[in-house]
Amino acid sequence: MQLAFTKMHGLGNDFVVLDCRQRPMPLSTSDIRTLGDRYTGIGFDQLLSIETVADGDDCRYAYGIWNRDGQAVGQCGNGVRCVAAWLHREGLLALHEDVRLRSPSGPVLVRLLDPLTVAVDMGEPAFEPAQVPFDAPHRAARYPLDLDGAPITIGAVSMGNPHAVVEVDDVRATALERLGPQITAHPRFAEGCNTGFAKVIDEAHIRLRVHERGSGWTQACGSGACAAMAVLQMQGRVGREVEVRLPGGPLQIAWKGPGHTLWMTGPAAFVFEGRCTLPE
Ligand SMILES: N[C@@H](CCC[C@H](N)C(=O)O)C(=O)O
Repeated sequence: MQLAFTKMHGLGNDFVVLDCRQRPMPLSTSDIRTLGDRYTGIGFDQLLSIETVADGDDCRYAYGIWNRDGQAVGQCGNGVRCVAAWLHREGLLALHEDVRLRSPSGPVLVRLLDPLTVAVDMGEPAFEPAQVPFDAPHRAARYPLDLDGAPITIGAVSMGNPHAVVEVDDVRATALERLGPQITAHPRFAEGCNTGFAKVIDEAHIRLRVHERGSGWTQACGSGACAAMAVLQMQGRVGREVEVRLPGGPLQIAWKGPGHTLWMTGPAAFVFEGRCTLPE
């Protein structure tokens, strides 16, 4: 099978983008794993498909998201900025136009500030444990989580995908290398989660590292940045406008609190156009 693709990234969170407007996404779970391998494939954190929507849909296009391990997921903050930049390059989305795109977890609104800078309305963070999903008797700002007998404190939220947020003193601490995968696969998160380790610098700045479900440690996680800001704001630790500093660079996140949607602004980048052949 011949496959044309665009390699893109958002702050180093990298993607293979497939134009699936004329045909359904052609790759199986095993194809995605093969292509996602950084040594023997193309290499990516997530695969993104750009798709048409049904007549009457109020979204202009739809996109699909798969982690490197082949699992289909609900949201990707860095990915949606790349989808918007790709649509603009194809002449399908104008600058400064508010356009809805259908993500697997529902519509998001995008606005290109310039060809490679995108503001996204990521919707309202969902804190009810059942929405995450996270096993807890009732909603709380902080939950104790048992890790092999050593309790830690987390926040839990859905941004269309599940997130745990842990406040730490040092996002580079070596202990996190072990904790990240353990929390991501913790049985209280029925679908796994993306685990963000956040250092509050001051009320307008956070440092963040994310261990992503299905992709491991990434240079940046857009939905993770939104999740960290939302959880820390609910805990009274940050204000309404926060710069989230990830290993790959900063994202601007704005949220007026419950009852409001959350906005993320950041860059998208094109890397190269490619073509590959997959064994039949
Ligand atoms: N890198 C993404 C998140 C991708 C999906 C995530 N790994 C999941 O399993 O939910 C982002 O920028 O948000």
